[in-house]
Amino acid sequence: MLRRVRLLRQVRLNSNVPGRPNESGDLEKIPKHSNVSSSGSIPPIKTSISNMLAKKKVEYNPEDNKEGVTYEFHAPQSPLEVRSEQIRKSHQASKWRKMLPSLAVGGALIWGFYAYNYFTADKKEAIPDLLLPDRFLPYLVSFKYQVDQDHYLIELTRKNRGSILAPHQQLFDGKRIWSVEIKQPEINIVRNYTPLPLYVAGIDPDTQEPHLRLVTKPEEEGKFVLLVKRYDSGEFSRWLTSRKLLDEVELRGPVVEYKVPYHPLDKFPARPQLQPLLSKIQPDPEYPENIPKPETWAFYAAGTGVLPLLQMLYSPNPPKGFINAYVSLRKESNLPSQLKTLNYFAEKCGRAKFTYLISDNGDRLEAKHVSRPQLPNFSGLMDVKISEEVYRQKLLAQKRQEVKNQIQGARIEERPLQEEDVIPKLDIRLQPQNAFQQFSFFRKQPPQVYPSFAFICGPEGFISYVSGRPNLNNLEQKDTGDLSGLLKDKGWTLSNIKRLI
Ligand SMILES: Cc1cc2nc3c(=O)[nH]c(=O)nc-3n(C[C@H](O)[C@H](O)[C@H](O)COP(=O)(O)OP(=O)(O)OC[C@H]3O[C@@H](n4cnc5c(N)ncnc54)[C@H](O)[C@@H]3O)c2cc1C
Repeated sequence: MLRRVRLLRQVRLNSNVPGRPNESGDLEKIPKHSNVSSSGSIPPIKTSISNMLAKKKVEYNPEDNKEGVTYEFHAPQSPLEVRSEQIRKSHQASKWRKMLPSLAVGGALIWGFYAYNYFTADKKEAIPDLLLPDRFLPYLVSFKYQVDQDHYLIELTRKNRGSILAPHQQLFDGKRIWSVEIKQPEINIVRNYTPLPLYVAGIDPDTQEPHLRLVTKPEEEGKFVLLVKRYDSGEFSRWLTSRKLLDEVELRGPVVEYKVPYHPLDKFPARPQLQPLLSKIQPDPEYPENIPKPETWAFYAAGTGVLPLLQMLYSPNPPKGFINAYVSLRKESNLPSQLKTLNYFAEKCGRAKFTYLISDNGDRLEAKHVSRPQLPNFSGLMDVKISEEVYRQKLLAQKRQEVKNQIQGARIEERPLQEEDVIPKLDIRLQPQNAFQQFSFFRKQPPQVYPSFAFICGPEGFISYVSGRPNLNNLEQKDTGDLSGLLKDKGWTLSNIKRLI
């Protein structure tokens, strides 16, 4: 129908039939200056122009498509949709570019935080070492206990120990005697103190006395205990003993005072460390008989001078030999009872013998306490050879005795039954469960040998009385002071003593 009307109009336009201008709305839009002839007839309009004129000049909007016209292809988008699509695409494309400012701000903040920490943090706290010989490191007073009138137990803990602890660091080793230097920052002086491999595991609620435990595991390192004597006229000891809980002190070390010389037994398993319970101390390993025996030492100490000996005895890898210790104290109370208990354990395992000489009771170290020296069991390779030869001779003698017994066997069988024949023999597989059993039932007696080396440690007056005045006034810091006193009288020489000052 619509097509027919259009065709008709087209026919009329193409023929020169004058049409009525008001009949069609389109024709009304012909401009006034159009070429209208004076006769009033309208000149014919080209088809293309009339088509253009006939076209509705309204923008197409799919929303207006109420008739539900469908398209073979997607319907064209509305301008609004086109714009929002453009915006969406531009958003997608610049996602990372959009995040860039936030990332830059975040990065700058993190950098700022680390830079601030780096420049403001105490560099010493970042050092992962427990001790350094050439640099003071911070420690905290983690416990303080007054033992008697002028003695204090002070536990020191490496600052930030939890975060810096390196498990491979082992400060304590019975093969050396060492001390730490503590700094008094106000007057800039240092003093040496002898750390003990102990830490405070708890506190008695009634007496406030600490329960001391031995440092036996790597994770317990970074803590140790000092026993400090306070001198009324001593600037440093007064300062140190007046430190409060969590006060910071600066330490340097370890300062090695003495290193135990090599012994062939060093190649064999270490002697087990002491334990807080006697029954827990492991028995000594069995050392081969053809190796020179470990050394026996004498230790003459006064006051806190006993601490180097205790450090060695309580450490892992304690000396394998036997130590005869003479400890001069002003009062019984000068040495905390828990240290005496550990010393008792060492005695019960056959590692040491302690003789306490209390001056308030009238005791004093005398010539009768000092034995004469003997040659060391090991002083060089020749000793190993001699020891092997001695062992060979011993085995030979045992064999000879066995053969002799076999020859005389008949006569032995005839003898009446003895008591030891009736008592059943111990199962040879029966091994001691701890060092105490090993020493009490298998060895019984400490070695009845003279010491081959002597240590002297204490105040100057004491050292002079026992062994003469030390002299370290030389480049090598070698003690060249003449030997005198009790040791000289018993035949000791400078080569087999060590004065710890
Ligand atoms: C290697 C080493 C390890 C040491 N370990 C310890 C330790 O573990 N515990 C400890 O308390 N001390 C220890 N000392 C001693 C310590 O270093 C100080 O010398 C002591 O604390 C006194 O220092 P001060 O500044 O308080 O006294 P100072 O001002 O040096 O002396 C004050 C007065 O005390 C007297 N005096 C100083 N030292 C002694 C002494 N040892 N015996 C007797 N009288 C003395 C002096 O003659 C003086 O009259 C050790 C010393 C050395 C060298």
